[in-house]
Amino acid sequence: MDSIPVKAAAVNQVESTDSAPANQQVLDLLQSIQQNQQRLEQRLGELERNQGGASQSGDATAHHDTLPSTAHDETFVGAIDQGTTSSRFLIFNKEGEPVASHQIEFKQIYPHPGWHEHDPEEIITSVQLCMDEAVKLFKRRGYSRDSIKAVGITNQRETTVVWDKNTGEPLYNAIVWTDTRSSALVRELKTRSGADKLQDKCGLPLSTYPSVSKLLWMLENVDKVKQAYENGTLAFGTIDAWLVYKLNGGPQGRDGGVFVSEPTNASRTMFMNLETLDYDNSLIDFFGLKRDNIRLPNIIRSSDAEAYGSIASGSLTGVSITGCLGDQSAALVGQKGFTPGLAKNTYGTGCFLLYNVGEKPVISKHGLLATVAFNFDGTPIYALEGSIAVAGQGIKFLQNNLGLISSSAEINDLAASVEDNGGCVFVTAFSGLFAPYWIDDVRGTILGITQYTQKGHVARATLEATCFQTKAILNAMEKDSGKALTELAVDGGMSNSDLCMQTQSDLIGIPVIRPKMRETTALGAAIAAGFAVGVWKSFDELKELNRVGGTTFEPKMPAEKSAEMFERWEKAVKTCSGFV
Ligand SMILES: Nc1ncnc2c1ncn2[C@@H]1O[C@H](COP(=O)(O)OP(=O)(O)O)[C@@H](O)[C@H]1O
Ligand SMILES: O=P(O)(O)OC[C@H](O)CO
Repeated sequence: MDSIPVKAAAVNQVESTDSAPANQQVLDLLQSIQQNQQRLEQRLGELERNQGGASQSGDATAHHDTLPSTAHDETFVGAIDQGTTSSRFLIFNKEGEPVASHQIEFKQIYPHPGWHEHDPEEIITSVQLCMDEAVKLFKRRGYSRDSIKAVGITNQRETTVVWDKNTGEPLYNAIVWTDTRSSALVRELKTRSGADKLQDKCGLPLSTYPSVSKLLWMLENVDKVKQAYENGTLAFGTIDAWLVYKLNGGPQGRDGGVFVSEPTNASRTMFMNLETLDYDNSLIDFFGLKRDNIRLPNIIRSSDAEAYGSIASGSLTGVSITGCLGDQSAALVGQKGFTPGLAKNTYGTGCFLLYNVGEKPVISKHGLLATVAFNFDGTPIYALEGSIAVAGQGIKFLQNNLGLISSSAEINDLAASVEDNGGCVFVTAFSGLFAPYWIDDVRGTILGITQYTQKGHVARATLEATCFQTKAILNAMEKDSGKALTELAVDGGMSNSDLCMQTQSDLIGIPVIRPKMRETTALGAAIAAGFAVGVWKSFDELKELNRVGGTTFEPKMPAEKSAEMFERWEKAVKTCSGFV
């Protein structure tokens, strides 16, 4: 794909030659290069359309530019997708096709076992670079930057950033949602009076996962943060709030800085009341925080033409940010899960199943979370959520820590090199186990290893771990909702593995449906932004987006066999619980 910029550079070089006899040769050469380039672009467009659009393979820093299938005078919406392992920017046309994009993986910081951080400044620079590079490609396709009507944001949730409200300077690295350093603190919080009532108000159980315990840890352990809290200069936000603030120019932004969040992100802090969609003083009091000492972003709608401000620098200067959704809610929107009973499962760094429950939150009795799906027009829609901490992260572990594969895409073939897991079960509990188990005293454990065990068995067990947890979540969801799902829509980097998706279908016994264009999270952000500026006006209009060309995986394994495998998994979970 990089051949196009290289060719363009070559054209420029040839054009600068000025000797007369060489001119005809130069023109011929130029013409032939241009013809080649057109052929290449056409082929590239075909290839990417066959693969289902931009960024299907996941891993590397890359740009993707698909030939547009539509006229050059239409409107477009940009989407920032700030995930756990990479940042991306995609530009969508009205048909929901990405016509240009750029993706950058950024640094994962693991200072101690169980700690996981991101550099907040690197998050911003990676996003800005993605926007600039994608816009360059967009323009090279002959489009005008002015046809990008708005930008939406979607982001990893819970990851916590603190900064000085006057200078905009981060006061510590962002603590990532997977981080477990606050586990002792969480154990203490669980003993406080009222701990058992928290979930009814905010939808989340006490664990290291939501933002609050990360903030409390910083207040106890980082002098700069303590100081800012005492001085009343401490700004706290999830990644959405940090991005909006910085993209608007930080403290130089409108009214001294645009400082907003929206319910799908704010609900992941444990400070937001699910019914009022506002901060709840009883929650803030429970955590022993003084409301006046901490600046929290205003919670606004997920789609809003004004309140998110506009981009202050770079190639999209002046373009309004008009929509924002946490990545899992964005994927539900991108999969068009607008009505109660629809669900999706996104296999990214972690894996998250969201099930639309309509206009009233459902507080789970079986280990699931209640969360906000979206709030576009003042009527919030809620979801039941099953969160799995480790999905693609397990694949990255095999690649980066064990060197069993050299890219994530290789896991599929390695796992397919063996017939089954050979007796191995990998409880990928790097951050404890999330839904529906919520066990924090367990860590990653491979059980059942013998002399027979090969790399392929470990690869297979890694994929199966996410599929087993999805099965456990579906069981819980059925108990909470009283309904069984009849099919499961999937997306995210790990859903690229056919073997993984087939295994998933086998284990849950229903069809698994993977769309052709798998950048559904970014599409959801574009939809939120597009609604605010009238690019799309109703859910009905979105029906046809990304509808054809997907893959359906039907269950093939006998039910007794899959039940037996799941039983072994549950036994493995019990066996390694209590280890820490
Ligand atoms: N072809 C593939 N097969 C299996 N897993 C993949 C593949 N490509 C990417 N992944 C996994 O998907 C994850 C990234 O997915 P993505 O949806 O981009 O997540 P995030 O938003 O968390 O960064 C990585 O952890 C990676 O290991
Ligand atoms: O990076 P992802 O796509 O696994 O998503 C992270 C989640 O938002 C964490 O809750």
